[in-house]
Amino acid sequence: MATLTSEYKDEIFETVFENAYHCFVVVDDQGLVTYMNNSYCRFLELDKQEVIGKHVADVIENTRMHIVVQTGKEEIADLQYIRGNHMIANRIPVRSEGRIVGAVGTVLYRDTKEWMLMNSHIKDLLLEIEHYRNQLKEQHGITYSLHDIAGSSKQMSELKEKIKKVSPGDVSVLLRGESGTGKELFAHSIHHLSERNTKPFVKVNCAAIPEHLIESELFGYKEGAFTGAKRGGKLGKFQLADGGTLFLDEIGDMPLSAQVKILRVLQEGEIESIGSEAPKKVDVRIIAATNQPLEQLIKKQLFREDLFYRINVVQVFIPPLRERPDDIRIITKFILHKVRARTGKRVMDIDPAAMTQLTYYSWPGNIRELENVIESAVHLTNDETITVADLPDRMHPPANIEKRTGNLKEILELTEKKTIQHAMKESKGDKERAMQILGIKKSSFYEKLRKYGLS
Ligand SMILES: Nc1ncnc2c1ncn2[C@@H]1O[C@H](COP(=O)(O)OP(=O)(O)OP(=O)(O)O)[C@@H](O)[C@H]1O
Repeated sequence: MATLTSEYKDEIFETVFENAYHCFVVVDDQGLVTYMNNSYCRFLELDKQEVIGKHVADVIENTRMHIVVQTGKEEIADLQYIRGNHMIANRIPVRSEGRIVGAVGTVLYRDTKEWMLMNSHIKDLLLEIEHYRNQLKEQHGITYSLHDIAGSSKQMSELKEKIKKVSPGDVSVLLRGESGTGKELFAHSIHHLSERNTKPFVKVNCAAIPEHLIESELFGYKEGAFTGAKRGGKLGKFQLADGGTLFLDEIGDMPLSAQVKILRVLQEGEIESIGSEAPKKVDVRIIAATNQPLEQLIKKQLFREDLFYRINVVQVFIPPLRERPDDIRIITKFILHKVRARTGKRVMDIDPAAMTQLTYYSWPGNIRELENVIESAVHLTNDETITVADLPDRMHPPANIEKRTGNLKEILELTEKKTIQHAMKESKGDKERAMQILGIKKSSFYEKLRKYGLS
C-alpha cells in the first residue's frame, strides 16, 4: 500500500524544506554546498544556482558546517551571527556506512520580521549589559572578567571552576604560568567574582618599579617627607587598594629589600607612609603572579621563603597554550572577533590549513603571541579568510613534526628553539623586537635563550 510519504514524496519535501520558515543547507564531505532551500537563499539574498558547489564558508558568514563535517560532532543551538543578526543554528553530520558524507544545517527563525524584532530586543539588552559591565570595570580598575577568558579544554574548564571556588573570601592566590598565558586576566576575574568587586583593583608591576622608588610607590609619603616630595603627599598602592585587591604582578622579580617590606605589611596589616608618625591599618586582598620558578629562587636566596608561604595560600597554575591545543581554535575565533570589532576589517574566518598550522605551532609567547599573529594576519590578508600565506614564516611546521621524530617533549622543545631562532632572524638579531614578535617578557625570553644555548 502506498503511504502518504511515498506517494507525495516530492510535495512533502517541497513543503518541509523548500518553503519552510526555517533555513536549510546541506553540504558534502568537502564542505561544498549541495542544497540550500528558498528561505535561506532569500534571507542571504543569493541566487540558488549561484551557491551550489561553492564552499559553505564562502556563502554563509561564521558557518561551522565544514568543521562539523570534519569533527563529526553535532552542534545544537549555537548562536551564529549572520547579516547583522544573531541566529540559532543546528549542524548535524550525515553518516552513511559509518563514514561522514556531509552535514545538514538549519538556522532557526520563524518569521524574519518576528525574529528581527526579538533580535533587536536581544541586541539592546546585550548592549545594555555590555555598558554596565564596562562601567563597573572602569570604576574599579578591572578590564576583564571570567567572561573574557576563552577556552573550553578540560584544563581550562577545571581552571575556571577553581577560580570560581577561590574567588569569594580573602585567601591570597598565587597565579603561576608562562608569560602571556593570561595570569592578569585571571587576577581580574578573581577580583570580579569576589565580595570586593565594588572596591578598587590595583596592579603593581613589581619588575618595573626602580628599587629606590618601591617604598613610596607602595606605601606613599606625607607632604614634606623629603626634598622633591609632592604637595599634599602621595598615596601608595596599598592605600589605593584599601578594601579591594592588590595585584602583585611579576612578584618573582621584586628586589629582596622590597620583599621584606611587603611581608611586614602582610603580617601586620598596617602600613607606614614615608614621613608619617603613625602606622595605618589597611585591608587588602593579595593576588600575586609570576612566571619565575620561585622555589629555585628561594634556594638561591633571591626570594624570601616566609613571603612565599604568605602569598602561596592557594596556587593556580595556568598551562601553556601548547599543552591545551583544544583551546587554540576557540581562542583564535575569539581574538578574530575582537580584532574585527576594533579594526572594522571584514575578516570573517580562518581556513582549515591555516588553523592546522596554528594548532601545530608551539606558542612560546602563548596567547599574547596568538593575538599578535591574528592581528597581523587580519592586516595582511586581502580576503575575508585568513590563509597560511597570511601567517608569519616562523609558523611553518618544522620537519620534526611532520616526521614525528622524538617524544612530544622533544618535539615541543625543538619547535620552541626553532621558533625563537626564526624570531631572531626576523628581527635581524634585535632582541627587543624578537621579544615583541614572540609576545614574551624579558625574563622568560632570556631564560629560553639560556635553555637552548642561543644567548
Ligand atoms: N583565555 C584567554 N582568552 C582570551 N584572551 C586571553 C586569554 N588568555 C590571555 N588572553 C590575552 O592574552 C594577553 C596576555 O594575557 P595576560 O597579560 O593576562 O598574560 P600574563 O600571563 O599576565 O603575561 P605576563 O606574565 O607576560 O605578564 C592579553 O591581551 C589577554 O587579554
